[in-house]
Amino acid sequence: MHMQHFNAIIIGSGQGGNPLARKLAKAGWQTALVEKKWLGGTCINDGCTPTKAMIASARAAWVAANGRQWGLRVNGYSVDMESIVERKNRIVADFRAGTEKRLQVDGLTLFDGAAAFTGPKTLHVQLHDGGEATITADHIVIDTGTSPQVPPVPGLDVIPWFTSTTLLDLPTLPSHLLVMGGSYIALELGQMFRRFGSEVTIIERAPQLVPREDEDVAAGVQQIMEAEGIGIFTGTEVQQAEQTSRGIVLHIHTNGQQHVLQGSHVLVATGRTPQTPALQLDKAGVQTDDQGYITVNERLETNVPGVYALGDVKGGPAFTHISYHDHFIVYKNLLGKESASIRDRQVPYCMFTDPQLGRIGLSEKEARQQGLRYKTASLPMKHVARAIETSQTSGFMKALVAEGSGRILGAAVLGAEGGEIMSLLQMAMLGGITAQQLREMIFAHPLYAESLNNLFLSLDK
Ligand SMILES: Cc1cc2nc3c(=O)[nH]c(=O)nc-3n(C[C@H](O)[C@H](O)[C@H](O)COP(=O)(O)OP(=O)(O)OC[C@H]3O[C@@H](n4cnc5c(N)ncnc54)[C@H](O)[C@@H]3O)c2cc1C
Ligand SMILES: NC(=O)c1ccc[n+]([C@@H]2O[C@H](COP(=O)([O-])OP(=O)(O)OC[C@H]3O[C@@H](n4cnc5c(N)ncnc54)[C@H](O)[C@@H]3O)[C@@H](O)[C@H]2O)c1
Repeated sequence: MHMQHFNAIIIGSGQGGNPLARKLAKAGWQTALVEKKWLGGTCINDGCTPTKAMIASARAAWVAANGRQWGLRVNGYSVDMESIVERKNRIVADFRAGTEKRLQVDGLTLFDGAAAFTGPKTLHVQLHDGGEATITADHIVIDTGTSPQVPPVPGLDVIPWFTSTTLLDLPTLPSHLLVMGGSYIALELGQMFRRFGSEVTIIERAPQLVPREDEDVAAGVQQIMEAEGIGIFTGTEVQQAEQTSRGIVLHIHTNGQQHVLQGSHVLVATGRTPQTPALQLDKAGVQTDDQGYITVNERLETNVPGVYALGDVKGGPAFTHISYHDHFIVYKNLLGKESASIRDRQVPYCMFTDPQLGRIGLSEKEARQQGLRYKTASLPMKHVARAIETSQTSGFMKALVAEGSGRILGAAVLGAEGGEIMSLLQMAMLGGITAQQLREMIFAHPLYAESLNNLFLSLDK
């Protein structure tokens, strides 16, 4: 077998791997990028892009169904799943084609296949065309992401179930979708199918939805979901799954009691697992934690010199923008001009339910754990002029403000454009703009942004 040597190999065409491969090649490095499935990785193919595209269709359906609150009578509408899926596929295909184009750079060789280590700096690639390749490099960057994790529930192996990947291609609407899990994927997709017209029941094992968030945030999310007719069980264990002549049955244990839920489809949204087993990391001596995530330091170096990991596969916050930011760190460290680290970087995120949940910095839970002295500014969305004018008054925003300095420590914005409002607070945090400054800052009226005046005025109460 022919052996090829590169300056760098990137395994996985993820959100960090792609820009890194392109930049290294442009900097004159002989670079290889190995992808086993689709260029563009999870975000473009079965993550952010397709879900956000379909959520937009669900929002349109919801507006049609609820037109009365804006004084409209909509004379019937129907949800055409085939067209919705087709629209989503078109958008994904465009994004993927864009990625393919950006990866056509001199010095960058694409390998269409799955990579596995055979030594510290050597990989075997099983190519999709049936061929094989052995490639070596001075530097190897692992960006292999995660895949859906399926919990060991008895009976789950005999019923058909869906993941966030397979559910997005359903040509028909489930009559009753049972969702295992109550975090980002469960809530975004659960609400989406509810708006398309399915019955939806969400079953979360933890005592609250979005278990990482503060209780008031989780309660707000739950209220919004229930108002749309979504059934929610928290603190609930699925004990057994069964296929019956009338559909799928889940036996659950909740509040000390046994219940039976019946539905037509099951979505497993109970978290994701790193795609490391197939990499044969032991052949390279690369260490992982007990869940299989690759262990890295704050420069994203593994324990093996010259081997790096970025994106979801290294554990921690699993978001596209984090993987993308990781590539700056590795690039700067590889080119040796600057020492870059992920220490103290901001980790914003946004859950794309409607309304959104935008989050940055500390939650109250975390601030208390750290023993910080802070005040909480809060404002219900029903007191925001723009929200009232547009009939989008559910949710609330809150920000944690350090006593003394007035610096913002964190924020949660559960409301229309919650992600955008959160980003304003994120900028304020980065720039050291204080609560005192924000309550007098001039924002154009009537933007959601102007509500930041009132948010921080609430500290005086
Ligand atoms: C349904 C869903 C919705 C999401 N929505 C959002 C959102 O709105 N906002 C957000 O920020 N994040 C969202 N995410 C998370 C986001 O998609 C991920 O954080 C992001 O894609 C991680 O990128 P990555 O670089 O870690 O790798 P990935 O994008 O996961 O790419 C890894 C690539 O490596 C390839 N690979 C794996 N093993 C091998 C191997 N042995 N050889 C060769 N190739 C291999 C895989 O095929 C894959 O293409 C969502 C995720 C899901 C599942
Ligand atoms: N808008 C976004 O940024 C966005 C959207 C979707 C996904 N994502 C990313 O994708 C990743 C995966 O999302 P996710 O929602 O699948 O995972 P998650 O890890 O965030 O949540 C999994 C949920 O399932 C629950 N759970 C675990 N086992 C269970 C069981 N047996 N029965 C019932 N509930 C169980 C957990 O308590 C948890 O609430 C996230 O880490 C997130 O970063 C991001």
